[in-house]
Amino acid sequence: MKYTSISHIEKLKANGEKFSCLTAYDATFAGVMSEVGIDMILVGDSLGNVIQGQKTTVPVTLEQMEYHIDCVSRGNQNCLIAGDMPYMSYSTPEEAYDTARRIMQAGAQMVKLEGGAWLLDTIQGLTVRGIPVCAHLGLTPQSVDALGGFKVQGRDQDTAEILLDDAKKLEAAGARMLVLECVPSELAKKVAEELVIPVMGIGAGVDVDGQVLVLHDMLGISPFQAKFVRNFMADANGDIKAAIELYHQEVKAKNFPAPQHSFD
Ligand SMILES: Nc1nc(=O)c2c([nH]1)NC[C@@H]1CN(c3ccc(C(=O)N[C@@H](CCC(=O)O)C(=O)O)cc3)CN21
Ligand SMILES: CC(C)C(=O)C(=O)O
Ligand SMILES: [Mg+2]
Repeated sequence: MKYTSISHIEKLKANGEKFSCLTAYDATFAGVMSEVGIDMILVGDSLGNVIQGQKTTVPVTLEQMEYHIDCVSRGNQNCLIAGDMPYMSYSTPEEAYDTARRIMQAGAQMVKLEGGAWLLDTIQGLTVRGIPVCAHLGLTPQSVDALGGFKVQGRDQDTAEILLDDAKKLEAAGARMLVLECVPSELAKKVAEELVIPVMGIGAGVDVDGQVLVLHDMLGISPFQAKFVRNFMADANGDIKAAIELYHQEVKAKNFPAPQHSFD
């Protein structure tokens, strides 16, 4: 039996091939993504925005994440499933272990958490317990109220240096993947070059190892409008499966994201 894990994505980076990821929250879309050959599905806490109609991801609970991961895992075939650890569910290493257990038992093969150097002990603890961890730097939406809004991160030299340094420390602590959200392309490129682990971008330019978008955004059916979103439905004659397939092809061909979807 073929079993998909993080090593699939690691091989793609080693071979210089880009990897594709989309968010999904239910079995039907997970099935479409499997048929199209999307490499990875993220069950994101962005479900707060696109499923629940919340303004932020802050209200999303672990019970809700478990429910959607369970749904996605039943529709999935060969995509790697990562599940977001929701707001304040990993405040201490012990809490993170319990949260990770629940996310993995719901059907994920990897957990994702937001933050920098403060998470080193947590990531190391999860790693030695056999949990593959995806870290997330740059715009970390669970911290929106501390960041003062949804803003591009790492624009000046000081914050760029801290981000690169955090990325290296997260890798050294055992993180197996890193998401960079809304960071200047040059900085993201540097991080992807200096890290061995795969780096996945959203609003981080083309020179990272893989891309992720929120499903409803790339289908052009959410009110969310940001520079890094491209409406693939518009380029696929309104056919959902064709839009997802086009996204996959455009990421593999390095045509998406283009400079107009990136920050500099
Ligand atoms: N539907 C949806 N898609 C997402 O990508 C997403 C969510 N929801 N919810 C959680 C976070 C919030 N995200 C956001 C929200 C706003 C911007 C935004 O407006 N950015 C400005 C940049 C401003 C600046 O230059 O600093 C932009 O113009 O794109 C970016 C990411 C990404 N995430
Ligand atoms: C946009 C991605 C990276 C995410 O964290 C989410 O969908 O929740
Ligand atoms: Mg998220």
